[in-house]
Amino acid sequence: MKVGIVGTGMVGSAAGYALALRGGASEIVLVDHNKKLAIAQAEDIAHAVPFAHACVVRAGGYEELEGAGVVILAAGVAQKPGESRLSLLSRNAEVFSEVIAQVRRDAPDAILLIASNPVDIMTEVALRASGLPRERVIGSGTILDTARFRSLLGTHLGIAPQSVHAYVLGEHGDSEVLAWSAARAGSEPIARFAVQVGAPITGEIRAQIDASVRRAAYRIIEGKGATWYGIGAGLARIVQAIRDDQRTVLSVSIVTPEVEGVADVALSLPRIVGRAGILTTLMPELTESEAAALRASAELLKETGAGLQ
Ligand SMILES: NC(=O)C1=CN([C@@H]2O[C@H](COP(=O)(O)OP(=O)(O)OC[C@H]3O[C@@H](n4cnc5c(N)ncnc54)[C@H](O)[C@@H]3O)[C@@H](O)[C@H]2O)C=CC1
Ligand SMILES: CC(=O)C(=O)O
Repeated sequence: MKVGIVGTGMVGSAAGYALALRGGASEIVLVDHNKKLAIAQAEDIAHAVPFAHACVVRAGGYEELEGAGVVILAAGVAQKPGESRLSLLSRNAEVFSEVIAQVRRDAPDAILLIASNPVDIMTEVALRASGLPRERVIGSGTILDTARFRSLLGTHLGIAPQSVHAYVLGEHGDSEVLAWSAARAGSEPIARFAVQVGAPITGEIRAQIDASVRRAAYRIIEGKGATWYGIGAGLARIVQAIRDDQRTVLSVSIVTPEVEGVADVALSLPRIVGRAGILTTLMPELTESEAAALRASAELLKETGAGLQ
């Protein structure tokens, strides 16, 4: 499958690199208004291909996106240290007003995969601007936060993160909700598993993990200016689920008809991802306080999105 990437800075290039290493695409086209950057990124990523899977990697204009099955949108500005994702909204909405029209003109059949922040509201912006059905405009949402949650739980329990089944719901951002009550390790509820391996999840451990997931981006941006490896791998994972019609359950964002009483809001829930995009949305069983936190996250996103119209 041909995959387009618009915005070839840290996130776009990391997605291209991860896709090349995973064998997630037969052709990758990099588009950026900084053409010199796109050309350099394509050349660099192409040099990884002999160590991975056959794939053509090149830079091009929007017209080169023709025939793409997925176009990743990672264009726009990123957070500076201390800045929130939501503060990027008006600047990145302006970028999308230009980019989406060109992608739709040249790759009318592509699923749009949104990475630019604030990713949930940018997903809503992209849906409106594209006129596509909601299941074909997918935000990476909390795929990254879920990976962070699983990684920290895996470390605490002394098991591979692949054996942790836990999700972060709601906003990819400060109001996100770690669904502790639905978390499992293997097939065991997480708290019971933790006791069995001698690593109980105390209130203190839980608070530490929650803060560490929620503040990860701020911490990494403070240290190295941006985040890119985690999201690059996450984007490649979503593309592969689409390309191979894997029907994998991933926490991603689409505009959802109703969440905890909030109508038409883009946020993350576990969803089945396949060739047609989002096939089904799953609503985990939550405690009262988790449901209230999800409602608050949905309300925040709805209000912030409405402010843009
Ligand atoms: N969804 C997620 O989990 C994550 C999202 N992000 C977001 O991804 C976005 C990109 O971040 P970085 O790659 O670090 O930024 P970056 O500044 O390295 O790259 C952005 C690229 O977009 C390009 N661009 C800007 N306007 C454009 C336009 N009109 N047309 C084409 N290209 C355009 C720039 O030339 C630049 O190369 C940011 O909004 C950031 O917040 C970052 C990390 C994780
Ligand atoms: C920057 C960002 O959204 C993240 O790393 O979570």
